[in-house]
Amino acid sequence: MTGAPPPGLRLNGTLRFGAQVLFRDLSMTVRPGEWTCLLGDSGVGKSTVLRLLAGLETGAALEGEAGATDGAPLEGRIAWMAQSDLLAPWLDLHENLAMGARLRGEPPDRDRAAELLERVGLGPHAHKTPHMLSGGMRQRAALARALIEDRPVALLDEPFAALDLRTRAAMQELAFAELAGRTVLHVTHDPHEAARLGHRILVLTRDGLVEPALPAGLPIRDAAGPEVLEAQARLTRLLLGETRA
Ligand SMILES: Nc1ncnc2c1ncn2[C@@H]1O[C@H](COP(=O)(O)OP(=O)(O)OP(=O)(O)O)[C@@H](O)[C@H]1O
Repeated sequence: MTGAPPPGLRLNGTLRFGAQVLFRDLSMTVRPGEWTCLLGDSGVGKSTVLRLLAGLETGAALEGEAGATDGAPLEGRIAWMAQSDLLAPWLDLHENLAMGARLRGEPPDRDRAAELLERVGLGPHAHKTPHMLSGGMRQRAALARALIEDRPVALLDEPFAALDLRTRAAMQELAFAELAGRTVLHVTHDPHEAARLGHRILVLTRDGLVEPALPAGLPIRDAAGPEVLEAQARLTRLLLGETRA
């Protein structure tokens, strides 16, 4: 990453879909250069938060503000990975990774695309189109496409959800290394993943944000270590509504 330090993120306010209030007086900050995991029940509004921060259409009305803490627009500073892979079905993986540069009128970095496809385990599949791949392979291609953008902010919506346990651990390690020093907001349903990756863990509830205690040690933490497994258990109880943060 070159240039200015990554910005933090903030989202303050009340969000409505028509007459329905999705959240009221939410106050959320994401610290610059950290990996923040966002957990919460399905439908509570996690993807909407990411879309608001990315400046994407949500169909909702925000009475408040969403953006970077340095006050500058986030446009052009975000790598975005949606829940669905959003790969272009008519392009092979290599061309899918080149697409961002092409849309900006820049020459694609073919060596970097090849390197990233190799690192996500798709080197031998670089010239296949998405329909020839499994869901987990497409998700890894989407991760490579987010990483090639080389942006100071990454918004990741369940980026590892389709992966088996071993591949998931490896992709967590790859993404954590590639995005080191950047501002990452990562939506996940997996308490183990949050315990492993988070410099900070936030839980979005109908009543606002909860910030549970972190496991000991700095991320990325040992996937099978006691700190992660204990934090996974605590977070699981919290998400089941059995405890408070
Ligand atoms: N355009 C829209 N119009 C009305 N309601 C919407 C719209 N988009 C989303 N919602 C509602 O807003 C709520 C939050 O949706 P969102 O996708 O942000 O949830 P989520 O926490 O990311 O869920 P999941 O974990 O299932 O992905 C849901 O109840 C959804 O039905």
